[in-house]
Amino acid sequence: MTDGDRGGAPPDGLRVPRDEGPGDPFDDALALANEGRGTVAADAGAGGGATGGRPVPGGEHPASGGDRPGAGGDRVVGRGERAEGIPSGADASAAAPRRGPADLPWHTARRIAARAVSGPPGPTTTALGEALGRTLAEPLTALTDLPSFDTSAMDGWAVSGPGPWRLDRPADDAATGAHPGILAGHAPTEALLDGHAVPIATGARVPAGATAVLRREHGEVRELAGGGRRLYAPRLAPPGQDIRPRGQECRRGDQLLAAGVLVTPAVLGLAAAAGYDELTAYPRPRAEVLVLGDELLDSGLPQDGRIRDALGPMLVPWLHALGVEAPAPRHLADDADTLYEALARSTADVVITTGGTASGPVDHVHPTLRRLGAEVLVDGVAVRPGHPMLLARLAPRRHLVGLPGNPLAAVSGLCTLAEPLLRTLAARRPVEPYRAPLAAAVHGHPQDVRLVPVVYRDDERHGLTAEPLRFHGPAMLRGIAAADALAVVPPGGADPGTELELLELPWSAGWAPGSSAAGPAAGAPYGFSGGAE
Ligand SMILES: Nc1nc2c(c(=O)[nH]1)N[C@H]1C(S)=C(S)[C@@H](COP(=O)(O)OP(=O)(O)OC[C@H]3O[C@@H](n4cnc5c(N)ncnc54)[C@H](O)[C@@H]3O)O[C@H]1N2
Ligand code: MOO
Repeated sequence: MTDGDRGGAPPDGLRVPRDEGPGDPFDDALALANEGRGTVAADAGAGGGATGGRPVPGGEHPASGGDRPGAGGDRVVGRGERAEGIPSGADASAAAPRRGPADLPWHTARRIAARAVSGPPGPTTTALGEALGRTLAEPLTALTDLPSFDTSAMDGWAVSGPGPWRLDRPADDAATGAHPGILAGHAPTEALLDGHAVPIATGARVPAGATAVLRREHGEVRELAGGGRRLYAPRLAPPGQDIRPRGQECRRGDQLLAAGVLVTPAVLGLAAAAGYDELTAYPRPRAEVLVLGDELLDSGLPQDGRIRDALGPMLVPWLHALGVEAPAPRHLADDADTLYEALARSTADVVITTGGTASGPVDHVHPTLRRLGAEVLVDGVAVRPGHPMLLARLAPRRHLVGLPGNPLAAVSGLCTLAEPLLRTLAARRPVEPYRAPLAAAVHGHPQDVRLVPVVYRDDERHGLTAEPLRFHGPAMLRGIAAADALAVVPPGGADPGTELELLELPWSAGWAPGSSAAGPAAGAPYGFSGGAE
């Protein structure tokens, strides 16, 4: 199935229940996405666009069956969009405010985002250091035995047979006058004779004939009257003691890690140890952040009704933490043509816009998507904050995630739509939902999921719990900045002790930082130097 296939409109007349059944296929989810509020572009244009196929302020939405042309593959547009030809902003007063019940269920929206692309682009082979944060496209197979030779695990003496031992001096030490013995990195030495010992360092090759390594602190060297030295041990040195035999960890050709594993710092270390100079992995997705809003300042204190841009400084490093390449954010004026140009020219896999998703006079995202002929996959999600978030396909493998301007609403959109899409693009496995009981009650929205910042607490009486934080309003970042995770609070709220799904934040979850290749300096927004909130 191609990406284009996946994005087509649902078969005509398909109706799916709102709750999530097991195995709910993508098409069903997409049908749900468009049920009752999507209409095709041509239809919207002909019908005036103001109300066709989208919810109206009173809460009802027009019946979806009658006004929808039947052919599958029609481009679906979301509610609140204007028909082609109507200037952006011209019908702002008639634009429908966002309403909860028509929004997609939160889990469904995440699934649509995850499946908006069929998979990652083809893998590439890069130098080891460039692979951090990428996903292995091939199994990591040992290119050598590990260890690749019998290795001393301790500083001391390699001994042969039961003691006491006559102490040898390795041939290559003779010239130096020092007696360090066999050091790590040395070429093989001559075989050790039965009843002999030779000094050896941790990591050095154990000579042929050695039966054990005796730790330095366990042996005593005595000078013999007739010259020479003898090594005594108060205890036995059983065969194999403190020798790491060749191939103990793996044999050449053993599979060390499966394809699909995230390249973490530890994976880089293992790959290097196993002989790799390069790794074949899926490329990092490339994102571009467009910050919309004439009211935004990129430095200094808020003044004259203008406020600091909180999203540019937050989103780019957040994307880096998700293993995504993203240059410094671009700040665009509230102008429809500017946004159109930026979207039309962008070559990023995912363009992330902030602001302009609602129905205000300068909210240009929806009209611009229509102008571009984009296919809207998600247009509003039943989640608070952030419900006006959207996902659109600009081209078969290029998408736009529209984040609402309120900063915590933007975080919600990032976690709900951008993260699953980027995860698929990066070939990262979905994370198993993590759950913990709530330490305190959380109020719920009547219909929508709420995402509430929480910190983990661990005490003897309650074990690990998630404690909800204050300052979780849509415009506030004070809670999320202190949080370990976002709790997924079901409609109606949750009592203390209720186990809730938790979305871990990329710096507290298993995401590897992905910024090294992108260059943190390049992504440093505006030379950002401190928090304004
Ligand atoms: N008539 C209605 N109005 C609004 C509705 C609605 O249902 N009906 N929904 C509200 C909700 S919920 C949200 S969220 C916002 C979404 O608005 P936009 O995505 O269009 O964003 P803006 O209007 O541009 O900005 C909203 C708010 O956020 C501030 N903002 C924007 N960008 C930034 C930034 N980079 N850093 C900090 N703050 C930012 C902006 O100044 C506004 O205060 O719509 C509601 N309206
Ligand atoms: O999405 Mo809005 O208020 O829920 O921030």
